Amino acid sequence: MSAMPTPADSSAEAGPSRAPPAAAPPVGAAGADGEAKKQPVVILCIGMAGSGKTTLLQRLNSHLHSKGSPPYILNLDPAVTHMPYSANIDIRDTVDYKEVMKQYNLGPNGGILTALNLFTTKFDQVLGYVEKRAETVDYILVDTPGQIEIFTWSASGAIITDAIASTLPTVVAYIIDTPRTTSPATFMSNMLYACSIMYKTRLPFLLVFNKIDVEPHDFALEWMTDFEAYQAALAGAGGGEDGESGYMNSLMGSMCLVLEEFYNNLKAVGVSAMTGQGMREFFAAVEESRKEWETDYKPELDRLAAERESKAADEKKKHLERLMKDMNMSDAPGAGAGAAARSRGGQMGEKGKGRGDNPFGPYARNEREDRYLDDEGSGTDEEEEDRIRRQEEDEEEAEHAEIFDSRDVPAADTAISYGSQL
Ligand SMILES: Nc1nc2c(ncn2[C@@H]2O[C@H](COP(=O)(O)OP(=O)(O)OP(=O)(O)O)[C@@H](O)[C@H]2O)c(=O)[nH]1
Repeated sequence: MSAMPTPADSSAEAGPSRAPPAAAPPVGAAGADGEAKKQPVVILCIGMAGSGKTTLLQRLNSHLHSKGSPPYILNLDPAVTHMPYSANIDIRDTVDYKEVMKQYNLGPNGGILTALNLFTTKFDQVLGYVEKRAETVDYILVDTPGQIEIFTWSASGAIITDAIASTLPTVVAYIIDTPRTTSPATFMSNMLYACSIMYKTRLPFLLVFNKIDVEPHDFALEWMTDFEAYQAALAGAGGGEDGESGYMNSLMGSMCLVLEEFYNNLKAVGVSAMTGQGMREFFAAVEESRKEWETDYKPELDRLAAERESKAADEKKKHLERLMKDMNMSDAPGAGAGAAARSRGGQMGEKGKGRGDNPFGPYARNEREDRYLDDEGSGTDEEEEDRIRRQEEDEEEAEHAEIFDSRDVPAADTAISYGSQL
């Protein structure tokens, strides 16, 4: 894990960025009617191992503290050994991934994935806590496992992302280790990965070039906007250490063209989690992404939610219709449960009619019921009532006798027998 960065330094924060250095980001969201309805922005930090997620989170945390707006922090990395900040919700409090490894006989990655899966089963509770605090914070920061694919390509990662994004404005901050992306091939691999995550999560996406104190990210911005500059870099790197020559060069050149559309829809900022450079641009881009979530993503999420709801309602209606059919009921007015009961009464009254029809299910009445129907009507109503009354009296007497018998058993014995059973 990282060394603790120096305390928040929001002054020395300039640097080239594609995002317009807008005014300081307003915190909380204003409702469409202008009413101040506070909604914090969730910043989902995703990145390759060692890209600086944890260090950046610490930087964002100290920056927001210095602005008097402490964030709410969620740690979803069960394997993190040192966290330079304290998380409000920490997956490690719920699952011990080493214990999971032992119990399920798994390797480290399997252990982390299973720990995340187990945590996901409790995520509704986590969301409950987050929602409770939503009115009092402006930002919710989420750290994800270092093994990027565990979060981005797992069902639990998708469930967590969807659950958060359908509740609050959410931005994916994809953190890139800038000094390790200077080769055109590594840059392209990183961009393809970013592209796949963006299309998978379908959320506002922010490319965060970290460690610009070591390597400024201007080269990356140039490659994203100028195809020829990237081609020139490829040509320059041809046959070099990375072995980018011939086929690889032409493949990457084509990929660069393919990604043009992707680059056009991206915001990119350069930051240094170590020095605090670029924080203002970062939060300006987050604010822009929040607006994007409200205008472009929220309606889509609402549409999907409505679609899901109407599907569920259709299913329910189908089930109900099937049930009505099974009960020999129709949807016609006046043919409800009462009507069915009346018709059943009629059938029972008329000997022979309705025998074998089971109003409570698709199967015919059993033999015993048929015998009952055979007996029905063989005597007068008064005789039948007398017979039932006598039977009830006999049963009552037998019950009384049983109660008295049981009083002969000492209470302690009863207790012992229960005790021995337990
Ligand atoms: N120079 C410099 N180093 C950085 C910066 N950000 C992070 N680092 C260093 O990069 C290394 C990795 O940082 P972490 O924050 O642990 O990275 P991570 O992505 O959380 O790592 P995992 O948890 O393994 O995924 C550490 O040595 C940090 O000190 C930065 O902005 N500048």
